[in-house]
Amino acid sequence: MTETNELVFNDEMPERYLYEMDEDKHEVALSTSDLAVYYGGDKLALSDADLKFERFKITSLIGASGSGKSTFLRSLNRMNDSVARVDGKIMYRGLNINSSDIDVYEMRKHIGMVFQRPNPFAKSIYDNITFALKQHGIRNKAELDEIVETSLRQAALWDEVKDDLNKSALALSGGQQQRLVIARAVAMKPDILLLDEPASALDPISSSKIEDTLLKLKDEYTIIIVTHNMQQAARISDYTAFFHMGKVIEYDLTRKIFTRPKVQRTIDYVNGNFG
Ligand SMILES: Nc1ncnc2c1ncn2[C@@H]1O[C@H](COP(=O)(O)OP(=O)(O)OP(=O)(O)O)[C@@H](O)[C@H]1O
Repeated sequence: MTETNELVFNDEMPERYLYEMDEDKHEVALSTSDLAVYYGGDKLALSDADLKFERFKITSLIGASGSGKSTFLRSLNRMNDSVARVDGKIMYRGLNINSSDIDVYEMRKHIGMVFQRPNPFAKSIYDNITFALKQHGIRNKAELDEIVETSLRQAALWDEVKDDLNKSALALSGGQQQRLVIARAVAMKPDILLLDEPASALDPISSSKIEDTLLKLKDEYTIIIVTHNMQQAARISDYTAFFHMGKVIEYDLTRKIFTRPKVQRTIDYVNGNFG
């Protein structure tokens, strides 16, 4: 067997390869089966998505524009409910959270989302973090102070803002705003963090700070991230799923996806041949 992608090609290659996670050896935090998403009633944007996400690991979702990565990610915490029909199962702690009797608001406390563009509230740094906590009934000042500090430390922002907690979040740089949004998400102590291209609108230094932050966060969170940046996927993720035209074509350990993928389309994509 060779380590170079070019020489792997042969007639025996599968059209699809999904890594079978052994649940006795790896704790699965979230899984999907037969997930399919239809926009506008009948436009099939994603189908046959069967993936298992290991606890305390980072999984990257890669693929060309329009391949269905965000559609998949947004379905995981029901962000597509108002715009699409989502069929199939999303299993979290033994519950199918894609069923109609799930309290979506409650579920999102466990499965948080960070978007591509930082979206802090037009409030102080402190209030950005405490807003949702207060809505969930946490009012004790000492407790709130403690969560603010812990969350900002987890998001690697504390040292930069600790003396300015009452300053408007909108006065922060884009990279700081994105780390604040991550702090806001982790303040709710979710199990799973979904991130949709969180660093793509940022400069390289801010982007690398987000990567460092995610690598630290995976000690306590299961992370699923959409990224267009393959070096980023290779640097930070344990697993990678490659999407193509609304299907997961290949899912495997990241090092295998980038050194020895099993499907020709994946080889083409990671080598930059999109044709
Ligand atoms: N709200 C929507 N309404 C209708 N179609 C949509 C909607 N969102 C996405 N789509 C379609 O679903 C398909 C998959 O889009 P999606 O945004 O999931 O891809 P993506 O891989 O995340 O792309 P990108 O990398 O550009 O964000 C595309 O054909 C897209 O046009």
